[in-house]
Amino acid sequence: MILADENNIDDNVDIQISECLNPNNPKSFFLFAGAGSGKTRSLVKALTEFKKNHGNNFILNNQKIAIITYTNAAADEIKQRLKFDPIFYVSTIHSYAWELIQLFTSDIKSYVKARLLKDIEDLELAQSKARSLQNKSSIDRARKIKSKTKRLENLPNVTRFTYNPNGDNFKKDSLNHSEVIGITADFIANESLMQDIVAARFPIILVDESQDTKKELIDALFTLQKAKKGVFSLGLFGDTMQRIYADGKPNLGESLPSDWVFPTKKMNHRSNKRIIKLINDIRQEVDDQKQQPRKEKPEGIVRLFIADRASDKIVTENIVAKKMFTLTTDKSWTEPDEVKTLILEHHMAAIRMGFIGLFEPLYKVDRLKTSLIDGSLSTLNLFKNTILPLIEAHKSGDKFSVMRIVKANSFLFDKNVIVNSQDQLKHLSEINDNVSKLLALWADNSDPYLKDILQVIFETKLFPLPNIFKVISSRTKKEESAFESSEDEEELNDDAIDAWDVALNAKFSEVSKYDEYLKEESKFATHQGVKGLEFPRVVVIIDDEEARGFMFSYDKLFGTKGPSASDLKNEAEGNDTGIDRTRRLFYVACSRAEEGLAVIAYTDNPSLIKRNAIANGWFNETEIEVL
Ligand SMILES: Nc1ncnc2c1ncn2[C@@H]1O[C@H](COP(=O)(O)OP(=O)(O)OP(=O)(O)O)[C@@H](O)[C@H]1O
Repeated sequence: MILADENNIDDNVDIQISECLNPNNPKSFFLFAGAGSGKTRSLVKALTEFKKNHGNNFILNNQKIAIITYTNAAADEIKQRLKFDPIFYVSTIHSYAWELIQLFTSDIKSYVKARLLKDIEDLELAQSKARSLQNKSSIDRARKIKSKTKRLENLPNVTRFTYNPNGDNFKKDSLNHSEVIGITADFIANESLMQDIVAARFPIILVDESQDTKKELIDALFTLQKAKKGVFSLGLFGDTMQRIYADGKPNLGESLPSDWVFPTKKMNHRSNKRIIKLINDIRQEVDDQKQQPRKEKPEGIVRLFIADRASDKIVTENIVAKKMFTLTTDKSWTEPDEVKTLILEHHMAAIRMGFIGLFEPLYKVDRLKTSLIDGSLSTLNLFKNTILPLIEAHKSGDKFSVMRIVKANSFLFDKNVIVNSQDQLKHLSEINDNVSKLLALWADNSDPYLKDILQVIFETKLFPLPNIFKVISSRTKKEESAFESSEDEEELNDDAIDAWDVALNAKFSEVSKYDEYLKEESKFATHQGVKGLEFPRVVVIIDDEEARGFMFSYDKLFGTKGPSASDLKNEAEGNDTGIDRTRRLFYVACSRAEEGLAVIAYTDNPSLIKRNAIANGWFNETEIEVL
């Protein structure tokens, strides 16, 4: 029989938090606890309790509790768990920051103006010292000076700033992400009026994943808390061991005032016993937090598979799935939808899922990255949001939907175009011919190239083309000048044209695979992207070479590569090193597993990885297999 209290030793934490959230005697708190300890659950529980006790007063006073999450997905999850109650304002940090500042146009203007003047001054100083004005950095600098000056000149014309927290902000009157965070932090930290407004509207602010929340904003919230102690409470949830982004505040929680409450948790409710032992062992170099499993949890399984760097990844990963099935007798290990495979970088999923031809060239362009990853890249929308559903409808023989999609997206169906056409019947029959021409590209199960699809659309004018595609399709001077006068900065970027020139050589099937990846229907996710989530079966892929990143190095963590000079310098100065960062990322990735975990390490030195994994105490010999 399971003793109820063995699993519930942390329940007092929920009571402590509820006591802090008392509007008559607000206290601030810092709940830092390991993976799977139920922080999110405690957050929801405390808020539900709050609603019961103080909800009506909050409604009467038009006040809300702000809950800041790291991702939109986490915000949606918490909103749902709080039953969409309007006294809770649940959002990401960017949306919340924008909510606070968006009406302060003239203050934002002054801030942006001061920043632009300073940036231009710095750039001009650097330019005056440049040895040549013809090298790449000088040319880039000149371009930056020009664009910042243009923005400065345009500032007086801005009547209201715009900002999209979930995308790229290219318009003349837009603010970018770091500006919105910087402005909000500055206003909260330095403007007493802003402090009054925030504390009156949101007497409680709770921050989930606070170890990764932008440090300037966390610092501003600390200032606010100090200034408004008697009427405001700040609650931080998080885990220092799960800090994986560079902009989080290091050593968060150290030297906080003594009137803060510091609840702690010992349990891990998520994972089976062996997985908890592994994450405790990974953690032990950093702090002495050791979690304990729930009593009823089975042992579970962890395995380290070591494969040669040059081996075929897809074949290797299939072999591992079969081996895990044999070891556990759990058939789900061989079913793609039942296993979450964690890769380091999105392109590793693109390779495995077969959309690298489309993805890679676009991902190389810095300013396209965010929108490519979140699916909002406007140029790609033509293929993803119009052609993809069109072809899916066509393939399933749904003629009605085909015409509906064409009607909804084509200018040719515009009322004025039809009314103004000399012969309306002829016009409609031409549209039909054009649609047939497009669909013919998929005849006999063909998989056309994106550039061929584009060409048909360009010739038939079936769908409006983003300027960048007009340029590529026509390549005439006339079109290029139309393009140059475009206001859309994404499209003003030459790099983007070059990238699309390459990406258009991909086949259309890549668009549907990319779409599948975006919809999270895929079995892949990144080590970073799964923060806060959990899955029964997890495969963690480790391959620095394929990841091509510089922030993390599993080779260093596993000791097959020595620390760099800057690692040694950082270590000597007590700063974060690449190894520290990677250890934390490894902790996040491994701690997502509930029942079983397979780590696959691709390496040039299998025996050294094996030796070090045993020496670290992470895996024992019987849990490691060199493939
Ligand atoms: N007191 C509890 N009793 C039973 N199950 C719990 C309890 N607390 C949490 N859980 C379960 O444990 C899992 C992990 O909880 P939760 O996601 O809240 O942890 P977390 O601390 O936010 O994790 P992480 O830091 O890894 O994101 C969830 O499935 C949750 O339902």
